[in-house]
Amino acid sequence: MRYISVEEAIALLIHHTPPLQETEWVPLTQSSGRTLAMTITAQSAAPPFARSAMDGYALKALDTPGTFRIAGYVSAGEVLTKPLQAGDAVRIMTGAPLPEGLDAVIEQEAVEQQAGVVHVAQRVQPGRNVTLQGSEFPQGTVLMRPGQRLGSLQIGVLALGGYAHIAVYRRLRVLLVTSGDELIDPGNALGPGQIYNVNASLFYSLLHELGADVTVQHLPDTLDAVHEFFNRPDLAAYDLVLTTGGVSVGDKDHIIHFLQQRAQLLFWRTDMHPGKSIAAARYQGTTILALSGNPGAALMSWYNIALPFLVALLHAQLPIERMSGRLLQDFPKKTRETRFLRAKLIRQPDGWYFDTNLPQQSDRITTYEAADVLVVIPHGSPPVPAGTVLEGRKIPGLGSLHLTWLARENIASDPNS
Ligand SMILES: Nc1nc2c(c(=O)[nH]1)N[C@H]1C(S)=C(S)[C@@H](COP(=O)(O)OP(=O)(O)OC[C@H]3O[C@@H](n4cnc5c(N)ncnc54)[C@H](O)[C@@H]3O)O[C@H]1N2
Ligand code: MOO
Repeated sequence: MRYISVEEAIALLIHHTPPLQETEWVPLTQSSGRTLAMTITAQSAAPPFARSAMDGYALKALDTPGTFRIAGYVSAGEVLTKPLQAGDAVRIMTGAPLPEGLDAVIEQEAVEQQAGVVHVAQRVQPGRNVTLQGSEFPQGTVLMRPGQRLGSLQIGVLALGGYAHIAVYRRLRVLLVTSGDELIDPGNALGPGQIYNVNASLFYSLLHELGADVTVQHLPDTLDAVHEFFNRPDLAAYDLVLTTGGVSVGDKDHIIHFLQQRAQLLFWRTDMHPGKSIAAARYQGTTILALSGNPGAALMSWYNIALPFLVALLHAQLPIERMSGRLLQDFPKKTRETRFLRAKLIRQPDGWYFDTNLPQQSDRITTYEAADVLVVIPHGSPPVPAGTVLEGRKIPGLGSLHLTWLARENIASDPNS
């Protein structure tokens, strides 16, 4: 049986989950990590007037070389209104508006000044050391569109555009549920057979980076606990219930049994290894996404399915860069489901190579931190020899890649216009 593809899984999740509608106004400085919900047009040109880029003397380029009378003084924040005559120069500071009628600034190091005059020995080009009005952007320029993630650099651009408050989508509300009798919280001594609960911290942080409000709960591996959990009266208050564990074929995999029997199952298992153990369902007005307990498998499902899906709920798209490269080593196994290998990128004279010499097991997570790219081995492949050209995907947030998301192309509507 062929499991559904990663793309089909994302499409099903998006189809069954309403995207966020509510927006809120936040001060610009508190918008980091949020998602813009309005179109931003520049309220003024940047810069708003022609200004000096140097401390020196403003003059008319055509009059150079020559000796100029220093007829005035202007520093940043002032405007010189006094009329000037031919042969006048104005002492000007960096950032000050260029006085009317003048078209160049000569930096003070390049001239000689004495007793109210300045000697300019060289020919000065018009526009020298002048930053033109609107040279960064003219007034009214569309600077950003809904769906853009706001990081420090975007916040700087919005400040330049004149915005103090902006509309952002409300935070995603996510109920994160880990399951397993063997799990204890880090910070405690491990008892026999116990392991640390990695997924609670890992997925809390991943969701937090998406700007989500996250509530965390842990369930023991009992049927009663799973039923009691799904009987919570407040499930519809969450955009997503994200569970980990109990989604395979073991005797204690109660989560998947519950979803199969009581919920509207959207899919169970996908064409992705590791991470094939994943299910999704609609239940009591919310979407349940059940990831594997194995942290390495759950992370693969995160990058390939959960992250693109959640970003879509924010009216955004994940900028995944697809590239081609060659395998550095033989990959010795046959591949049933589409396989995603964590790899480092290596530049060689004949192009990019994928170094897959990292542990690839479903329980490993340290290798995600080390990886630059996920390499795709198509399903049904025989062993793949070194040198074979494959696709690599640079997924935002993987390894050292910067997490961001962007306005969707052809955005149809701005909720605030
Ligand atoms: N007979 C079969 N057995 C298994 C199959 C299969 O197809 N047939 N698939 C294997 C694959 S692949 C995976 S992945 C796992 C998926 O299992 P579950 O999603 O049901 O997860 P659990 O059984 O609850 O746990 C798996 C593994 O991960 C550890 N774990 C669980 N939660 C956490 C956590 N929060 N933090 C850290 N580690 C966690 C757990 O102790 C187990 O070692 O099934 C295979 N079996
Ligand atoms: O199903 Mo497991 O989730 O492939 O590693």
